[in-house]
Amino acid sequence: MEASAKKPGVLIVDDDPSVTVSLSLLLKNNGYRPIVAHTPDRALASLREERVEAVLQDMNFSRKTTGEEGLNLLADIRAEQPQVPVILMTAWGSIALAVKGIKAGALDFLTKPWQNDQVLRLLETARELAAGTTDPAEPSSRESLDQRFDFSRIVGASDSLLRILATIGRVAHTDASVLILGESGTGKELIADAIHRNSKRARGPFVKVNLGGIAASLFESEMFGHLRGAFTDAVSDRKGRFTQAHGGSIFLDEIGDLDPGSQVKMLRVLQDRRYEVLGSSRTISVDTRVVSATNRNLDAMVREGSFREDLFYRLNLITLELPPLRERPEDIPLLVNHFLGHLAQSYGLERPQVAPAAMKMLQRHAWPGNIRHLKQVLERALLISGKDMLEPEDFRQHQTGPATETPTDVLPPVGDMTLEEIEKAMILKSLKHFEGNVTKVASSLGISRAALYRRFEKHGICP
Ligand SMILES: Nc1ncnc2c1ncn2[C@@H]1O[C@H](COP(=O)(O)OP(=O)(O)OP(=O)(O)O)[C@@H](O)[C@H]1O
Repeated sequence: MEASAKKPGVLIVDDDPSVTVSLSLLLKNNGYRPIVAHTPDRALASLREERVEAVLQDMNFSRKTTGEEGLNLLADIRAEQPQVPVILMTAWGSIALAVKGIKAGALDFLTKPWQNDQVLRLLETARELAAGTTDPAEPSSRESLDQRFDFSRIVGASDSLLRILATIGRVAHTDASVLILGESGTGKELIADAIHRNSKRARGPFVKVNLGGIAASLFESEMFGHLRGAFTDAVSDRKGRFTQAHGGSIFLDEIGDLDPGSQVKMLRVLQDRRYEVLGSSRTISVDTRVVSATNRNLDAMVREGSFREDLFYRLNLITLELPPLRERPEDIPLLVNHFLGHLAQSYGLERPQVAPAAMKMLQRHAWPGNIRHLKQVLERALLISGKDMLEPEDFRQHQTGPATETPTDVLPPVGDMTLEEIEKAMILKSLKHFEGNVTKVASSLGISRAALYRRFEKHGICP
């Protein structure tokens, strides 16, 4: 009796006894103490009488299917015990209702019929996150964070970066999905990598997928894989990205670039953690942690209907917003020293100093391409100036990126070419120069690979 009281109590609220019986059995067999309620009133009474660590809640009671009762109960639970995480249960067809519930404070949702492993995974994540929020030792300094976590590749000590690192420390070990937002070049990929490194999956694979670079027609084959002969060009079997990410983490970069058809396929796999390889009827289960990123305004995309709201909520249990570099100028000296040290070493050069006036100028700059941009400017200054001490003029001509370096006299006469035509010509020129190496082309043009792929599509270029 006493031992059972120590087990974490999970309140199961559903009017259907077959649901409560099978969920109770599942929870009991996995170290939980199930508490069953068949009505909203009973649920609220249990919440007052027992120690409840999480709630699994159905949305419909009696014969009504509007979900109204479910939303009311959720509001009552939140008012009564706001710290207790609530996971909603709903049918596939009514995910919109679950989304309403999430907006009203539920942590997450499950679709019925549920997969047992998914129920357990969500409960574990819910409990770990709840435990993290009450952690009194909120680390305040970079040193204290570095003692506990591996952030070795991330440079910076500004308050905004420290807040992000502290959140990563709190959530990395859970399986919570993380959405990373921020302008291009702010370090989203680096942050995704840090989440993986500090997770219990660190020894597993970290698979990065650039969704901006995958044509809609190839989405399934790329993500789920295919068997030889599944379609005309499938000359051999291909492992999909989800298969590669099994046991590790998958980083879905440029998630805002997914077309509507691919969004629904992505929602299904993230929801059910199951998929089928093209050309095979076997269903495969995947165990992976999902981290996604975008430089687009996903909130606005959801509002205007170009990004599915249910997918948005599947991705963003935790959201990290990386501030642009111009909002954390105090990190610039640290970044400058770090990059100059690395770059000088990789080019076999002496590491130059940066004059105080030059550093001040770098700190005042707006850096539209953020940290990637800063790195490029330092690289050029290092290679071109050849000085021991870099002065403001060593940066001035390079600061706004490649565009300002184009001498105006090599441009065509005004009226001869539109901006679009110049953009296309420059992309083609760099493709030729770098013999089709997309990474180098993107870097030379000062844009991300995803942004470059978008431009390929816009201009009808096949790299
Ligand atoms: N805090 C940091 N410390 C050191 N290097 C950083 C930091 N943030 C970013 N960088 C470096 O800046 C470059 C751009 O970072 P990253 O690719 O992670 O940005 P991103 O936000 O994913 O960009 P995009 O949206 O264009 O894909 C990389 O070379 C990365 O290593």
